[in-house]
Amino acid sequence: MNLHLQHLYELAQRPTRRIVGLMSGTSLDGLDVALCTISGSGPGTQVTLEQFATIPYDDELKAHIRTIFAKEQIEFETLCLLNPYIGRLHGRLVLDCLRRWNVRPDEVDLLASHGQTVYHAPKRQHGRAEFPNATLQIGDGDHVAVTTGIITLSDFRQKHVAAGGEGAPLAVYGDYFMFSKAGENRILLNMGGIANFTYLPADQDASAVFTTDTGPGNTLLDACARQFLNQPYDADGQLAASGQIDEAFLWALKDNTFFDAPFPKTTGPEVFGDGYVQNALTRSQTQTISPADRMATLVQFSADTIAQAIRRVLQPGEPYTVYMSGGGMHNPTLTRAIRAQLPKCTFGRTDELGISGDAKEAVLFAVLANECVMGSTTSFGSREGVPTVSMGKISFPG
Ligand SMILES: Nc1ncnc2c1ncn2[C@@H]1O[C@H](COP(=O)(O)OP(=O)(O)OP(=O)(O)O)[C@@H](O)[C@H]1O
Ligand SMILES: CC(=O)N[C@H]1[C@@H]2OC[C@@H](O2)[C@@H](O)[C@@H]1O[C@H](C)C(=O)O
Repeated sequence: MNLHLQHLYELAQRPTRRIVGLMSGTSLDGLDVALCTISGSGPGTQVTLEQFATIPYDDELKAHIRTIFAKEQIEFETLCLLNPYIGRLHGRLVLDCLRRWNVRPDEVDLLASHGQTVYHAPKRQHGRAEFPNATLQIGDGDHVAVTTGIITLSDFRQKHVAAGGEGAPLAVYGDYFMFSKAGENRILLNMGGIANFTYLPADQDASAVFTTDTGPGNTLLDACARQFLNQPYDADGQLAASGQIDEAFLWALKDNTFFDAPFPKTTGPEVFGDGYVQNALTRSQTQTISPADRMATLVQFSADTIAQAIRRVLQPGEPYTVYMSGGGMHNPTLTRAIRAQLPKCTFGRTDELGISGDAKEAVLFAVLANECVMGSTTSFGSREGVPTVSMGKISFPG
């Protein structure tokens, strides 16, 4: 028997596994690396986050990825070259982290690698009847496995698409297993480049839980910060806090059918990118507003669309707690605007539930890898968008 197969077989019988989860999201800020110890599986999953680091991408790499990121037309060669390049880079960054944490690669059982999303095209968006939902992540798992010597699971989103989903959001699975609690209605709000929330009802009914994207989180704010501040983001929302909301611009930003579409749904910077903002500025004739007013309005746009989406699941008289995660939770102008619109909700961060809000998405992929190996069988019902499938492709290092 292939020794790696035997190792996987033995792993599935152990009470705990040590899994490194990797996530590089739509903000292109860097690679999140989460070293987790996971016991059990399915609703019995227990995760201890041993270590976490975000390794920032350098400007050159960001610029390279941006030449193909979320663009309809690209240089095909760049895509082809970046696929192994990112896989190897992620592998090397994992080795650097492990060295820093005094952990040998042979002390890690599995790597769970999300890769870099370069294009996301659900049917609602591409509108071409003959084509399915589609999404593409690069940074091939074989390169991660060979670079690190660790069995790697990767490309988690394709199985979701194959089973009828949009390839995202996958957070529903990890959130349900890690954070669902009997007797408490929980909303897990992640604010990365794109924002999403997971609905976890107090009765823990797996066939009712879902995660949905709500629209932009930080992506438009970061683009505005790059343009006017020459910074990767508007630190602590300071520029936004100094501006005024322009109602005409805000109205034009919100004028998109995505926001009324049923849950769960997904989107990306392919829709909510520079062109989207330019178009809204033109239609509202607000091209000359100040950078501060532009940023203030973009923050309000993210906050309004997040809060409006969450309001759709709130039942009158029921208490809800919103646990925030993702980089947007560090932007007080954004979080203030969201809280103001959900006055009946209690707010916290996933840190209170034992998982740092910065690490949550990387931990998610470690949990999905654990599920794949353990083969657990929780049914999420027969709804579109939350298929009951195991995800991840297995790459052996040799
Ligand atoms: N102190 C801060 N003030 C304002 N914004 C911040 C701060 N810290 C982080 N952010 C925001 O968080 C972003 C990074 O968020 P995160 O790492 O969650 O994104 P991501 O994982 O790429 O996104 P996605 O969930 O879409 O995949 C930054 O680009 C910035 O917009
Ligand atoms: C296609 C893709 O990479 N989508 C990401 C992105 O970042 C946030 C949001 O858009 C979410 O749908 C998803 O990631 C999280 C981890 C998810 O699948 O749950």
